[in-house]
Amino acid sequence: MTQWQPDSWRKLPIQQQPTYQDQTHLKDAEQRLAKYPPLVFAAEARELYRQLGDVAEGKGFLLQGGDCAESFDEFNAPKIRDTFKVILQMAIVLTFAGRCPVTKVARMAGQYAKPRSSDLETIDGVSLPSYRGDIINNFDFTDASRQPDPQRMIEAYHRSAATLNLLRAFAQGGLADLHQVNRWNMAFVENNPLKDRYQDVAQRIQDALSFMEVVGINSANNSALHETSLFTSHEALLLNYEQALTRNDTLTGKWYNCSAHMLWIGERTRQLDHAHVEFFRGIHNPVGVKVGPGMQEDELIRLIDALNPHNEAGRLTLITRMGADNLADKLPQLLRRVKQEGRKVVWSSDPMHGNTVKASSGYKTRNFDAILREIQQFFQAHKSEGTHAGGIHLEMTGQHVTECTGGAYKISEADLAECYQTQCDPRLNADQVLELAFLVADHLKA
Ligand SMILES: O=C[C@H](O)[C@H](O)COP(=O)(O)O
Ligand SMILES: C=C(OP(=O)(O)O)C(=O)O
Repeated sequence: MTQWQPDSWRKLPIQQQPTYQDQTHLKDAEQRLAKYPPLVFAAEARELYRQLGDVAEGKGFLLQGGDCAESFDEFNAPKIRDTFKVILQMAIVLTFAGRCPVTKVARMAGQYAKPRSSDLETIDGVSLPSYRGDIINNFDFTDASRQPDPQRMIEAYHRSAATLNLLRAFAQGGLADLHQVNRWNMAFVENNPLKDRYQDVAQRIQDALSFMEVVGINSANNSALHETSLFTSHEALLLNYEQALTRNDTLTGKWYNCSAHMLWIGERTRQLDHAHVEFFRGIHNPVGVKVGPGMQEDELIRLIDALNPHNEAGRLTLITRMGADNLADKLPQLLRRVKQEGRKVVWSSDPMHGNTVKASSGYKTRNFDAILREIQQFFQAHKSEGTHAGGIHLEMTGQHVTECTGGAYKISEADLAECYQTQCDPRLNADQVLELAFLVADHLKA
């Protein structure tokens, strides 16, 4: 194996990258980014590593979620706030039910690059380069918009910085107060058609908080009740950007990708001898890798060893995205083998990417029941194999969009057009995602 450098990935084959026409402009953008301040501090990434180490050992749960693709146009405070709120609402339910700490990781402040099934998109006989996320090109279906533009990396950096700034302010500045968070949950339950099913948990959380108040533990004297920590993550797909944000930590002398606390490799770019695995093996952040239904046991062990050669708990999260119809058939053998080989990983379930279908109207969608079924099977497989179902990874938003069908409000295929806003894949809306949290809570309790 050659010596790792932040740019050693450049010598290897790479998938899912844009072709920039203007190489001078690209170099210039990379050089500018490399001089900008890091977005996160390496010590924060180490704290997440530590927390994920606990999750790998069965002493915690990982909740990871946010937009499929963040959007430059939809970049505003209410949107950031609403996603922040639902992540916290979910976390309080899961913490209470599972009686274990929940580590919260947002798909935010950098989730701007998308792998695509096809290089071209064709509409009415016209073919243009596919939209690959706002860090690369523009969603509008015109030739000019779809050309990759390196300046977008600079814009993504600034938007990520502003998003992160607001998330930190919310987390430390009072919006994370547990009393407030559960009041939001009570309101959600009150208005939900399945109220009776969820009321009990929300009421019991309320009672626990009231009891603490009576015995003198309150937001004024206990920071745990009114502050939280929320980490950031994204798919590190565009390596030109990721390399520019990779810095040598002065405290430890190790390399960290300071574009986010946690980064993951997608299902389409996890080839062992390709650029993404090479880049990831040298950074010291906690990292994830998507695991689809085609993953073979031996291949998985080799991938684990490439990404986590010292077998450290917390370094590697395997994010399975099998599809509800495949999971029971594919996952148990992987769990068994990884356990047999003594590899320390966090197992997390992405129930979104294996369950995408096209509605007759042409919209890409996912059905709530299929999503729930994949999560249920994920828990079941771990129970049977004696391993820890360590987390969930969701494409979701705090907005009231209509992109996934089903849920208590019974969104139908005909409803999709009402508020379909995603730039790429369909997300669970605020109600659906909370409903899912209450249902997952039942499994955690068990
Ligand atoms: O989010 C994941 C991928 O980018 C997405 O599923 C690809 O979608 P496509 O099949 O429409 O390209
Ligand atoms: C592209 C994604 O997923 P996958 O790599 O699993 O398809 C994603 O999570 O945005």
